[in-house]
Amino acid sequence: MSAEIYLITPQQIPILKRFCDELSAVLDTGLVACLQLRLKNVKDDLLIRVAETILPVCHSRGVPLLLNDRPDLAVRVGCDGCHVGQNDISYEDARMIMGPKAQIGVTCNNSRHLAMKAGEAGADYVAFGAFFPSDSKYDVPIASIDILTWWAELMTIPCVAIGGITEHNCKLLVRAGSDFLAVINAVWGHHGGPVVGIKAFDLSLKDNEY
Ligand SMILES: Cc1ncc(COP(=O)(O)OP(=O)(O)O)c(N)n1
Ligand SMILES: Cc1nc(C(=O)O)sc1CCOP(=O)(O)O
Ligand SMILES: [Mg+2]
Repeated sequence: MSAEIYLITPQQIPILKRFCDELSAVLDTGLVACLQLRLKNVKDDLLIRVAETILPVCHSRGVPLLLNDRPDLAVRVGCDGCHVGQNDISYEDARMIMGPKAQIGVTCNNSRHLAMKAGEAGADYVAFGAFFPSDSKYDVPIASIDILTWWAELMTIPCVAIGGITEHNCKLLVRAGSDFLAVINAVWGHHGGPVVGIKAFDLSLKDNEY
């Protein structure tokens, strides 16, 4: 069993140049499957500026960039896709805006129904969570790990696990069938810094004691 790391940007990006340097170092490890820019409660012009700045950092390393919540801005910037939740624009409208080639993922929390609906509609991945308490998002329902196994046994569409995932608890989710592990704080808040954080995940995932 294996899983890839789906990295989400930190809650705040106070100094964009410094963040790009950190992001470059993290992506240079080759351990990140894709990056999601998730910047909440900011004006469109700032979100566009940040997305336009980090896009070449990602693309020069072959890492797709997805934009959270806003398929309209994702298209404007040239992102590879977007992620939408249950309180955002619908998957169908996001697909209408981004077109058939975009990578579009949908938050499905702990719901088999939402996941089946998103999968049948054409989502490129479904996201389940939160599996553990998260320091990055508090108002989320807790998901049961067996939803990963149910999905993995039933569907071919990739599933992403999210919520409080660390180097210490990630193997449980991989063993259950998660294809991707979406993380924020375990990398950006790691005591050794984000490069040590991403390498710690890789070490844990490579450890064959599943
Ligand atoms: C990969 C992934 N999974 C879930 C989410 C959460 O999306 P959403 O429920 O829309 O909440 P916000 O992130 O918009 O606060 C996500 N962003 N990425
Ligand atoms: C953005 C997000 N969505 C969640 C969900 O359950 O849908 S949990 C979450 C935060 C994930 O950050 P961390 O890895 O720091 O816990
Ligand atoms: Mg959202």
